[in-house]
Amino acid sequence: MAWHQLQYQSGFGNEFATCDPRCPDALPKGQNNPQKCPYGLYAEQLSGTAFTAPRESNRRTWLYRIRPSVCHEPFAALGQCNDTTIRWDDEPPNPNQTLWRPFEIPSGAVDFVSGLHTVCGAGHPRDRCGLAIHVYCCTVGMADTCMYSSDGHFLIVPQQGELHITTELGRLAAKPNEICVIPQGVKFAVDVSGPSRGYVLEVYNNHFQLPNLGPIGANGLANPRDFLSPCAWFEDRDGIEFHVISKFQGGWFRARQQHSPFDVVAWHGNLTPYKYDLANFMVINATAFDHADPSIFTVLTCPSERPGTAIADFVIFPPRWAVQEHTFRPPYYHRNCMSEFMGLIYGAYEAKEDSLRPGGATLHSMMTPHGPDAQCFEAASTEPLQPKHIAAGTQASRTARRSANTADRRTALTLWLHNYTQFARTNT
Ligand SMILES: O=C(O)Cc1cc(O)ccc1O
Ligand SMILES: [Fe+2]
Repeated sequence: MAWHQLQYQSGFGNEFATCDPRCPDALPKGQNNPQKCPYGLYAEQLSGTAFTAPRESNRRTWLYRIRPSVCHEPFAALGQCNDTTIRWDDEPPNPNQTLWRPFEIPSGAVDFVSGLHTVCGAGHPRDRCGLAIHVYCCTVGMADTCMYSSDGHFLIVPQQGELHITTELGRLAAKPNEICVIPQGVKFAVDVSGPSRGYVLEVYNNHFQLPNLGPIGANGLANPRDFLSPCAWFEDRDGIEFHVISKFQGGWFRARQQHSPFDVVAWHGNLTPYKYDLANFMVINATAFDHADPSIFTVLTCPSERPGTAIADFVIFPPRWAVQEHTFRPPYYHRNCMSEFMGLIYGAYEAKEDSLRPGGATLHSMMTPHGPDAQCFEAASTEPLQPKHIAAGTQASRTARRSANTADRRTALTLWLHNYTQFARTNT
């Protein structure tokens, strides 16, 4: 089936059950480990939480596959196969505001793994605590190669180019303005059809969750049914040389095997990759006065043990109307105990119209003062306060010159708030 016709299963964290229609009834009935599985498949559990994690947070999936995952040659270190790191102490701390110009997409053949490049991060996968922010810049697909991260969950934000992602649990297409999450351990291969770029947030502690809604009520922000998981899909390819790449404690390792790992014919469970279209975000915001904190735009959060304090929040600045009266509407000047990393998908960001570019990034580390640039401050302090549509590319002073297009549901900006002392690579 063509990538644009893929079918998905809807719902965040649901218990799904799916079977490739080419092998009906491949999913065992009434039990997980029959003495003999249908079609002679192998049963394999993928655990995403401790066996004993509370029921409401327990995540696992049962895979029914042509060959068990253990059939591979030993892993060997790959050396420096890309520009990722977890050695945060290699650069001296820098409390300054940091801005990266758009990360350059190479002209030669570079795939998703070799095009990964760490921008900042903190903590260590060994402690199961911390995060890393990477950028990917790639031009070609991963031919007969897949990867998985033993370290954390990958939240992938395409900025340029649609990604065709084959996973053990099926296939997902993710274009700019969509995001996808690949859980720790799930093997995946990324195919692209041209120069492609985006951001990756890798979290070591915990699964991503939907934020609690409190007084907002039972609906709003990112609605659970808009999260889409793949349907089972397999290929039966044997006698080939396939490479499985593992990111393990920040290092990269490779094992050969003679078959495709995308041989899962059926699966059931609640540990799955998923995607989400940011255009579906139901925006809640201030409608009388004052500027609401940007946490109101949280799509997903990775909670820490401390109530209300995330390891990382994934936040967007969605298209919306600004209607507040007697209010300075752009972001206020502030200092924050959380660090703020931003990527720009489309258009411009009102607080930094002339410096932050799509495919670039900013980092405002904990307690580093920041806020709107002088031009934004001047305009927003004096402009008549009409209702104004804020969309990617129609912001701030540009609004007057462009007509507001409310049908444009592209999200300009992503913000990752994280509760860490972090390191930023300014030499990249
Ligand atoms: O710094 C930024 O641009 C992000 C941000 C936006 C906002 O509306 C309020 C606080 C904040 O940190
Ligand atoms: Fe900020």
